[in-house]
Amino acid sequence: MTQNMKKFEDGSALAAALAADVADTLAAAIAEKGTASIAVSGGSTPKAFFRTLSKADIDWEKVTITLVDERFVPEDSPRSNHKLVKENLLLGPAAQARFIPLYQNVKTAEEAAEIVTNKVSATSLPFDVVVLGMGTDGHTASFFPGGDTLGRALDMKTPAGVMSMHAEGAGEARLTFTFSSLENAGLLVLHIEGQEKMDVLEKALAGNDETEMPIRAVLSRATSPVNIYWAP
Ligand SMILES: O=C(O)[C@H](O)[C@@H](O)[C@H](O)[C@H](O)COP(=O)(O)O
Repeated sequence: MTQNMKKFEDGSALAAALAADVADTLAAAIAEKGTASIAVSGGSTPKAFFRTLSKADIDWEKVTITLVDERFVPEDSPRSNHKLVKENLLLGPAAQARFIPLYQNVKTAEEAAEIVTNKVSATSLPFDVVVLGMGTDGHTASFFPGGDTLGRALDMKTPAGVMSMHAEGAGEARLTFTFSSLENAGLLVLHIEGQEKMDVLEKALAGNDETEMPIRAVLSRATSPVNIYWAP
């Protein structure tokens, strides 16, 4: 319901501020309950943020890292979000964190979704931190316009966990946390860069059809305030 807009001069200023805010939230969660959890997005935008966060001086052994969503591809695929996180976030101090991949070496995304749901729900939910990205088609996580399970994925009554998603704009099959798994994060972030994405965000804020732009579900229905981090 609430959105806080944070604008930065450039991507590296944004990466530094976002990494500091995320590290503070994880440290506070560890101080309070002994562990912390974070779900991050893939795509090209988060690389600098990941690299900065990997150097944070927190007790990474107590942190569980997972992905908001993933392509149904093995870890060595150039399109794997796991590969991106491994190469940019699970470095230095952050290499001590526990990482839960969404991809599983099984035949279908549906089977993988079931396996991961059992692994994550008990230990990591609700997430202390969720960092979402947004595509220029208005998708976030793998909530794609036209996705075959979009209605269920966005339904608050659908339990927390991971679902499969097939959509024309998505390329391969996807695995995604459901809306109910993400909307109540301790720190809920939407990280976007560039004027084109600001225009997409403005369009999303101006309407309410979630099937056209699924990011609207987050902007209008998330229980937690949505902290929008933007740089040109
Ligand atoms: O690709 C992914 O892993 C995520 O599904 C997706 O939601 C991503 O965050 C946006 O597509 C933005 O991607 P860019 O950062 O590459 O623009």
